[in-house]
Amino acid sequence: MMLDEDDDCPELVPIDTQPGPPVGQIPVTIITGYLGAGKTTLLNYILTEQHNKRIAVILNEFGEGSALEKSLAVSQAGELYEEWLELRNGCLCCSVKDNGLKAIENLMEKKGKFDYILLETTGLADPGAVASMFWVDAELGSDIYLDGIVTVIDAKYGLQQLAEEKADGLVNEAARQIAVADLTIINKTDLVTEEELKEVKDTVRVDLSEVLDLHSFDSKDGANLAEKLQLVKPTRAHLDKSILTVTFEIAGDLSEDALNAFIQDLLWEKIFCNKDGQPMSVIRLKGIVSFADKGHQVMLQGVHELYELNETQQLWENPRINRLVFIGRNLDKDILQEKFVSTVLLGSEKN
Ligand SMILES: Nc1nc2c(ncn2[C@@H]2O[C@H](COP(=O)(O)OP(=O)(O)OP(=O)(O)O)[C@@H](O)[C@H]2O)c(=O)[nH]1
Ligand SMILES: [Zn+2]
Repeated sequence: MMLDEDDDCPELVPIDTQPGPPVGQIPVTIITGYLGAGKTTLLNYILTEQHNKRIAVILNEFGEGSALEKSLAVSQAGELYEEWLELRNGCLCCSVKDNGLKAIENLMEKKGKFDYILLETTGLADPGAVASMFWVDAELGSDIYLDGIVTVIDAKYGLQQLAEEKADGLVNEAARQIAVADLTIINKTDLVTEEELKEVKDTVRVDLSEVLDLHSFDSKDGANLAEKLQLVKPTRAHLDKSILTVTFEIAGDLSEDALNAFIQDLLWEKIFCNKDGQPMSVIRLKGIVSFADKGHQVMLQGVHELYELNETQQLWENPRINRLVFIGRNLDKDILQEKFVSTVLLGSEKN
């Protein structure tokens, strides 16, 4: 992981102009970035480094993935997650304004105050909309203030995501996430050459300075933040509805070879089609899977055509239930699940 510190915004700073955080207020850091960029990895890193603070983590996962994401993150960070608050009500940008802050405040009433809140947005979120909620509420005397927006950029796929054309009226989420960032982190530098990395850096800088001209709003005081958010406020729909989430749960053990073949057919060969004959295209893949010869749960992680299977620390309890999440275009749950059950699942436990 590599910090790419923009010249004028070298670090996360409270938006308040007074030195130090506002007394009695709890900072929120929004962690954003496209699907699979490495947000949860960063979160786990922060939590692992951080030992004596009560940190609340809020996940806003796209679709039904949050339970899985939560278990993935917990298994990695162990005891460090003090509290969880899941906002399952669809898109955080749309739902948090009404119930998000209230939910946080209710949680604090019950559990006492947190020292810090980390909020991971979905890979398809417009963080500006999420951030503006905290800004608005600050005026209303909330306990919570926005400390900063951190955007994680995938060094390998970031450019591709930025270049993607969107249908009419849709914003490019990846560009918006970079535009509102106080700090951008270029991640997965191990997967690219120095040249490719330079291209990513240059593009990200261009995005900041030319496309949205955010340098005119560099000052960190609240008013300018408001202007900045105003500037990037979405005028129309902000979620790309062509991206679908499919999840399923299936009990039993899997064949490791067959699972690899299934994933490679899906991610590399792209041989699966939906009912309209359009090829399924997976951007993000996650799962917890069971192999007969392994007592521990195995985690599946995929981003575009890269994937990995890693044994976790988590021991299985019976029944072993495989959980899979697919995010992408032209996905069809019935077809994926049928294919999975008929080719990957072992023995008689098919359901
Ligand atoms: N090679 C490499 N892989 C990384 C790095 N950081 C994260 N990954 C991998 O990228 C995948 C996605 O990481 P996550 O942290 O789950 O990404 P995310 O942004 O939280 O994903 P979503 O919440 O699904 O959008 C995982 O397989 C990680 O192991 C890195 O620096 N290098
Ligand atoms: Zn995540």
